[in-house]
Amino acid sequence: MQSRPLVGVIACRREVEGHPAHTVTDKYLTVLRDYGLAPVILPVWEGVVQTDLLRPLDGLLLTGSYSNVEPGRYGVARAPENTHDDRHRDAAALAWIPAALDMGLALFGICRGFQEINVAFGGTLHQAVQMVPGLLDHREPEGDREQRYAPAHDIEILPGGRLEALYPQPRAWVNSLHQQGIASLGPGLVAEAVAPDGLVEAISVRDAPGFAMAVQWHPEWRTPEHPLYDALFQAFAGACVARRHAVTITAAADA
Ligand SMILES: N[C@@H](CCC(=O)NCCCC(=O)O)C(=O)O
Repeated sequence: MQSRPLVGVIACRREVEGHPAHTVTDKYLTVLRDYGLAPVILPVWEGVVQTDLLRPLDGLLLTGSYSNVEPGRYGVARAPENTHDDRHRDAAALAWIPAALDMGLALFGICRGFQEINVAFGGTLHQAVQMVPGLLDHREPEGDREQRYAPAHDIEILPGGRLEALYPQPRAWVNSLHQQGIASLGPGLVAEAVAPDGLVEAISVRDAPGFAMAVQWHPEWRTPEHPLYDALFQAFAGACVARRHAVTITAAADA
């Protein structure tokens, strides 16, 4: 019987009860379980980035986080609004993204993960979108979790792209919990959706043969209740299953 595909989930470095810890919030793990995948938390160390951790995996999920990619990673000075780094996560994410693509893993970026993929491809970020003339305030709203993760703005799904292929509708409503956003799109990435102010909200990797997408919103939140969120996780899970099957077939042939 084929085992559930393994999906690596990048950790964030936080202090827990006075000790450095590697953490992932439950919703990223629960959604993978609910879509038939087996989540594996990947530790992050700035000085010891282990790409061999990816070898057993079928997919890689880059989660959201309240920390930001350090601005030096994309060649700009720090903005005063940018106060929360995670250099361990930066080092791991920016090494794992090309490695995962080279290995043919399914790659899914969410919020900070979306921004990491853009930076990994040479793109840059707005550090405080709300301070950019003409752009909206995309920051997390006040309230309880239901209010903070509620749909906040619509997106235009760009025609002819991979997102439209997954979800053939011209628009959708998404939540919005981010201060940073794409300023310049990395070469090799394709814009898949934009917010009403033109901010890119979804991207794909142009030359990736499989699932390699990222979104600025949080589709892990109440996924089955939102057809667009569900379509993304159905496609990601399907890509992970396909890779697991291919690896199993290859192993049997080589035996
Ligand atoms: N720090 C970045 C990304 C914001 C982000 O990921 N927010 C969600 C954090 C909590 C969660 O994982 O749901 C930015 O501010 O743009």
